Amino acid sequence: MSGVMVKPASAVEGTVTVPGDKSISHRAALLGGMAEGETRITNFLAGDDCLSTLACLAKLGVTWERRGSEVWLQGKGTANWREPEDVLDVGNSGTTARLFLGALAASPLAATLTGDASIRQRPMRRVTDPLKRMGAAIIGRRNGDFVPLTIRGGGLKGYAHRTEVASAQVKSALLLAGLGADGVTSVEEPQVSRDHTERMLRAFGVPVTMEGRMVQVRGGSRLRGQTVAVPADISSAAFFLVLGSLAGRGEIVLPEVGINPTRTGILDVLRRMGADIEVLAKREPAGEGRATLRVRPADLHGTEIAGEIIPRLIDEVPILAVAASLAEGETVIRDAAELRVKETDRIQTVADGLRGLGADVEELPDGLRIRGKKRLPGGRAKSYGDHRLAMSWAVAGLLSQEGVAVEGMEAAAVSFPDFLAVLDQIVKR
Ligand SMILES: O=C(O)C1=C[C@@H](OP(=O)(O)O)[C@@H](O)[C@H](O)C1
Ligand SMILES: C=C(OP(=O)(O)O)C(=O)O
Repeated sequence: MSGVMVKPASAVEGTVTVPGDKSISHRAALLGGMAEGETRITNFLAGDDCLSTLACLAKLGVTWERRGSEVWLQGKGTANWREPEDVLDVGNSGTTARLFLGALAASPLAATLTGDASIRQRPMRRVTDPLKRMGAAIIGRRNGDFVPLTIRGGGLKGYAHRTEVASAQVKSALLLAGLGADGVTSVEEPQVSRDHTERMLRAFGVPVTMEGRMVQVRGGSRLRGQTVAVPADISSAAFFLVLGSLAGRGEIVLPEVGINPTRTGILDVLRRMGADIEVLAKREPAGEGRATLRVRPADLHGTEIAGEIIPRLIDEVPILAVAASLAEGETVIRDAAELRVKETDRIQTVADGLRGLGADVEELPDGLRIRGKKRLPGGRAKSYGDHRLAMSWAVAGLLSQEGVAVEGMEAAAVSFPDFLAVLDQIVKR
């Protein structure tokens, strides 16, 4: 396999409109499909994962239309979902798998979910065990831990859940199930995870109580169709924040990026490492805040990343590891064992990939220890089908001495279909 050769950049310059937020796009489509009335979504992420969510809705009888990044859904309420005639294919998307399990738990239909080779190895008992406690019938391999999984919901009872991991997918699934349960359902997490579901449920007319690490809904609330304007994805912007910091020359401007505080750990850490990132034109329309980010070159130094901040930057660890490999001194990332159950085992794949490019990286049980260098020689790196790795290796190539041949670059389509074309517009060689 030859891969896509990403050659070193001498400067970067320009404005980059990164696509819509993946988490918010999934939720807008799913809540729109659960609601009564029309939902209109603007700046919907037309990446593979969110398209899987739309395809699953179609199999449940929800009608929708998409033109580019605009989506219209004609919701008739979950009570009118149709029993799917075929398996629901979630593709590569953990968010689709877990959120649909929650939504389906509240409905008396039988449905079977499956997905690609990666998703068939990702843990689902974190969702299926608590859903069973509420009364859902679920069967699948290893006691319901892996898809393919079959669920028949309905007749649920509210439950006070305490989760072992801070996971917005688990929290969201249990809240969506709670909407169709008898009584009150609450979820308490060890640390606060992204709160897009809570914010969007409120926008769709559902009362949600949020108190610290605890969220609560009452069964029986109906969702009313809404207009949702999706901000640009800070997880996609992250690649350009690191590139703009380390490319040495030029500045990158990223308009309308979502700055929900449960997602901005990347800004806190990069700034702590010495990055020059400005947050401009901040505005907070109902729901989700957004701002223009401007990044200029800076000398980065190592830092420690652990504890409460981890859920606020969990998907940015691969690109932060690239930044750390080029920062002065040592960076230690801990409390991030969750990375082992993402699209790939991101502790292992990031460590192996970076070492292959000449970086000094040590794998820890729950993170990474990285000793930075002035420059990485470059070489060859595999995505293993993981979008965040593919894009991290492309950025590493731009910042390397000899370039990086990225095997499996096409995985970027999961969250950022035009990634290479956008890079081409701002990179000077
Ligand atoms: O709820 C979401 O949209 C997501 C939550 C996170 O996963 P976990 O819930 O497993 O932490 C994150 O890694 C994923 O990319 C998207
Ligand atoms: C972990 C991710 O997504 P998901 O869990 O939805 O597959 C991700 O996008 O990095």
